[in-house]
Amino acid sequence: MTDLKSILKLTIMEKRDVALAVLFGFIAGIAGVALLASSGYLISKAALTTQMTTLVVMAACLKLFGFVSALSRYAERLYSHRATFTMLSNLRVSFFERLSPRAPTLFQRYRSGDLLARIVGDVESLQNFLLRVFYPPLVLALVFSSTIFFASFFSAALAFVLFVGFLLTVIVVPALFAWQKRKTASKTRVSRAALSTEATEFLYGFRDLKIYQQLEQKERQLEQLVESYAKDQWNEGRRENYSQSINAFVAMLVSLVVLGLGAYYVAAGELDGLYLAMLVMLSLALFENVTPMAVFPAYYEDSRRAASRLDKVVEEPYQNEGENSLPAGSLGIEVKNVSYTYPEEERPALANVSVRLPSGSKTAIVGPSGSGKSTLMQVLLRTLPVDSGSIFINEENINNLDQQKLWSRINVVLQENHFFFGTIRSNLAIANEEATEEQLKAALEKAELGAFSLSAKVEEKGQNLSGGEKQRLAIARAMLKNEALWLLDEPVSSIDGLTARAIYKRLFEQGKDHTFVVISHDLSDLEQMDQIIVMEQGRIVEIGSYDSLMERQGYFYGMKQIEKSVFA
Ligand SMILES: Nc1ncnc2c1ncn2[C@@H]1O[C@H](COP(=O)(O)OP(=O)(O)OP(=O)(O)O)[C@@H](O)[C@H]1O
Repeated sequence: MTDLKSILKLTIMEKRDVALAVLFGFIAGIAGVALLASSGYLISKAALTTQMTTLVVMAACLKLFGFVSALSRYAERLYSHRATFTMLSNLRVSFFERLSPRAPTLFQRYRSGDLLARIVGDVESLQNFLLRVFYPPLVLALVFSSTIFFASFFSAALAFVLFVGFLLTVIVVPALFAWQKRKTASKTRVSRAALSTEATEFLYGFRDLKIYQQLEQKERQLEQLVESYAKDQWNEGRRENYSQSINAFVAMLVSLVVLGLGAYYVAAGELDGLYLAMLVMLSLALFENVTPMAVFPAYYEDSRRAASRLDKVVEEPYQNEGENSLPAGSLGIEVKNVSYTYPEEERPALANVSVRLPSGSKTAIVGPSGSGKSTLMQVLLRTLPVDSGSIFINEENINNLDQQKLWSRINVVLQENHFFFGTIRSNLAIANEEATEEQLKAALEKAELGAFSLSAKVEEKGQNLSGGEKQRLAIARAMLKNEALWLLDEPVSSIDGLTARAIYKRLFEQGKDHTFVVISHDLSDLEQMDQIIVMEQGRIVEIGSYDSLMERQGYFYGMKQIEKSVFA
């Protein structure tokens, strides 16, 4: 039940609708029992009496019970479904709120298809929690206790039989199936997640699979997953039917016992024969209500697993969210003894890194691939938490900063930037919604994208743009934001040297007093930077101005010599 704690809390928040659903469920159930019981009584009475008034009153009662039962069932459905959909929407909101701060490290732990299966499939599964798990036992307990109380006025023994029937069909049989289901561990959810994960990967990698002629093999793998998912679903359906049949069988047995025992008491003169048909009909109608309990174990287990899979995604602690914001004006950074190792990796991506990036300075970070440059950028952005050490911006520890407020002060261009389906204009507007048409056009010009119209179409993920165009659009976006700190991770790696030089020139003109941190593989034009940080295997191996590093003839000098010999 602990797995269901959070979903229970969200359900109870809808207390008014839940209470009304229980109330109308009870009225519908009891009216149904009254309808059949009174019809049994009417049949017996009609056989024994010729008094028309009694029969007319009884027939009117029958009609009334029929109406009440139908209307209450409608109201029960209305309130229970309303509560369910409100609860589901609250669940989606609260899940997303807990998910979003964990987003930066989420994909290190989950594959996107698995996440999708959880966010969509598991949340959907929880719609059954209120409808099939939470309130049917409550309604049944109320209907059974009132009916048993009523039956006890006619025969204590028959009331006891009904009570035993209640224990068997509402508690014992469902509990047995719930226990068995838990033991056999439903594989359906796992195979659904596996199918979703592989299908997503298949779609992402479709082109590469085709080029490497691996499409058929992957398709076969997917077909196997589909088969196993279908088989698991079929097995689950079979178990559900089995549970339903057993419950209906037990219910029928109880009604037979009521009939047999009732007949015996009538013969023994301990029960008025007038009531026998009524009690048998009452029993039949009462046990008709237990049908939902047959599917209870399946839905209980389903809800428990779905809730625990959702909780697992958001249970990982994430870096404490601070509240402070950065002061207006220029920003300087100090990194002190920062280390970071990716989860499940042995080698640190950053090892004891310390560096000062004074406000208004222009810093380049260079080093071989995999040396930790992008990781340093990510810890500066706080999208990765540091394992040890601290980072200060204007003497404020970034852990004390509100993440949104921190990001609002940084212009970021990453190696991979996302572009939304829409137009150039809509993709630029996410950086500055208030930018005028002129400002948007000016940003495009400065990023050497002047030939593009603002209304030009952008396909999903910017598929219709070249690698260099995407980088220029990302730079234009950062230029529109125009904050005092720029973090640029290989912003011009796909752009030709001449255009790249022109873009840098405009960037540095625009951000004359701003702080720039630029990761670059290209070692040319670094003379214009105030300092160059050289990284290798997660460490800073050299730091200084272009001239001082060249004079020192160390690591950077060596890299320059190699570059010269390669391009000579
Ligand atoms: N998500 C990740 N999970 C595990 N290890 C990672 C992850 N991202 C990077 N690494 C590892 O961390 C190290 C540093 O990677 P990083 O991306 O910071 O290097 P880089 O210097 O930016 O490389 P490049 O110039 O190729 O972009 C590498 O050894 C890399 O394999």
